[in-house]
Amino acid sequence: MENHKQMEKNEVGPMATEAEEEAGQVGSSLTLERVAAAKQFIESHYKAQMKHIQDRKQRRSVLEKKLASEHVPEQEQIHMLKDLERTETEYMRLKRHKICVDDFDLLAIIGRGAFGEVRLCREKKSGNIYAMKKLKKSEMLSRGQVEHVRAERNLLAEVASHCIVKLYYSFQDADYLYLIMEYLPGGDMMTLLIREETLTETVARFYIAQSVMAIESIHKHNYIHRDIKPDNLLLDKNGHMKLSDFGLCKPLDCSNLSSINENEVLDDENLHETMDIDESFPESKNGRRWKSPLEQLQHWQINRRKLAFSTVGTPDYIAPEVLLKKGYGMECDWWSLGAIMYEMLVGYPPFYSDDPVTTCRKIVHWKNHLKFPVEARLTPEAKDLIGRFLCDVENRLGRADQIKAHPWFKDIAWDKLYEVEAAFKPEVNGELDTQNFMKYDEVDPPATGRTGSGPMRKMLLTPKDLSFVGYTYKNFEAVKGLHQSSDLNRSASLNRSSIDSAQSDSVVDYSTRHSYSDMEAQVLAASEDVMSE
Ligand SMILES: Nc1ncnc2c1ncn2[C@@H]1O[C@H](COP(=O)(O)OP(=O)(O)OP(=O)(O)O)[C@@H](O)[C@H]1O
Repeated sequence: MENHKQMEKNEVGPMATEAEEEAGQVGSSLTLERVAAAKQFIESHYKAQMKHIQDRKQRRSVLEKKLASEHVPEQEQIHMLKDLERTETEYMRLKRHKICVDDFDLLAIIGRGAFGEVRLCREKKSGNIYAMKKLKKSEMLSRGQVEHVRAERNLLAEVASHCIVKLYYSFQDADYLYLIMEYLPGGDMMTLLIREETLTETVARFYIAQSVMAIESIHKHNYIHRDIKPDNLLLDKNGHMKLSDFGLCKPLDCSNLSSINENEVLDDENLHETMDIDESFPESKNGRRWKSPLEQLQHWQINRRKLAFSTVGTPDYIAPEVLLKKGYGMECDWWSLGAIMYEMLVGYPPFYSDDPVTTCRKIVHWKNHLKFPVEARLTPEAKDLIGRFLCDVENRLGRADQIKAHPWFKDIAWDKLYEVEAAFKPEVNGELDTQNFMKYDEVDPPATGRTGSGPMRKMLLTPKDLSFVGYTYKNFEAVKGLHQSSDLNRSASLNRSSIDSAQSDSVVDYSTRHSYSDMEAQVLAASEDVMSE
């Protein structure tokens, strides 16, 4: 955090005093930043190299096993293994291509978040359709989100799971970071909930079960999402759900939260009086608003989208220990899932208020505020499971196997969950269909002209860039897709299984011609990485 502030300071030279400049402090701190960036780059470069070698071996071994188990004749086996090697060589060649935004046709905007936008796009060379998430670097820096964006990129690159949205490429130019992901045309759970109001327990069970699997898959890789909410649960064309948006937790404005602590004695009556005030609602006889759950539902629906787009975000799904900054673990994601399950069955989240700070207070004092409206008619098993998610960390269900064994899930066939027909099938007509997303206006017309390369790029090397060293990534499958010759297609069906099981293979565009023995070379390496990215 401090480093980022320092970098911002260096970037705007006039902020440094003349005396500092004379003393060379600005220069030396820039050098330190560069050295740190070079170190980070070298580490991630070698990690990527090691992973590449491992993945390549694994792809070969999976294919060998598959060929053996399917009793493919020996000659054919040799041929297919040669094909795989040729694909690998081609992959090595193609991954050196410096991918940039001009490699894509930019189509409709399908989402807008706190740091940028998400659009449908078509890769010019392959014709493949993707979702492009574009994040403004200066926003990430000024809001201290650099680590989060790195976490998102790393998680997507490392975790290959059918429950997680697939990352194909990441790259950057002078001003933006880009994530090229699979496009999930079924829309997000927030939109589905706004449309449907509530889900039946059968439909909710299906999506909560898929969420359990998604959360389990990131926890297995030691990641905590911390920001699980319906906006981040996306549906594919068949209605199966995947988790997205990793690590980009919005900075909730906590300036008013400092006064909240668990032990404060709350006058709940007063809290209710102040909490539910909304000038747009007619006052009831006793001066209270939200007389009924129905009213609360209507209120929630009016506010939901506004909250999603605001820079503050919605705190409705955040666990109390995260809000209290007490230190938290993976259990916080299960709390969020409990809040989502409640919303699916009741129609609004359990601690909703139109004022985010009041929501935070209610979450922290959840014991006073967790109530099930009788109208919602939840089964005892559903109530019990929600209660086991929305509780103190010590009592919360914390392991996926415990959760899967809960009676509410008794009819779920966990190992077939992504193979069976989904509980809800979105309407999707063709790969460019965006009907399940809101319509967004273009704010800035899509940029044209290649950015971030060529000799002028050197002039643009700023400390801002150093924060994002090592962001470039290309997925084996995507690069392979770029170069699907008929020759390679021959072994495609068998290769696919080997690719799926060792799917991600991160690539940092950098040639190894430098010796890393001295500092100068390291700085040069980092600069080149920035330039090439
Ligand atoms: N891969 C995808 N396929 C289809 N739609 C997507 C995809 N990724 C994101 N979206 C849409 O864009 C919206 C915003 O995406 P996302 O939450 O990742 O952006 P963000 O800028 O990180 O938002 P946040 O403000 O939540 O941090 C999602 O709610 C979803 O509707």
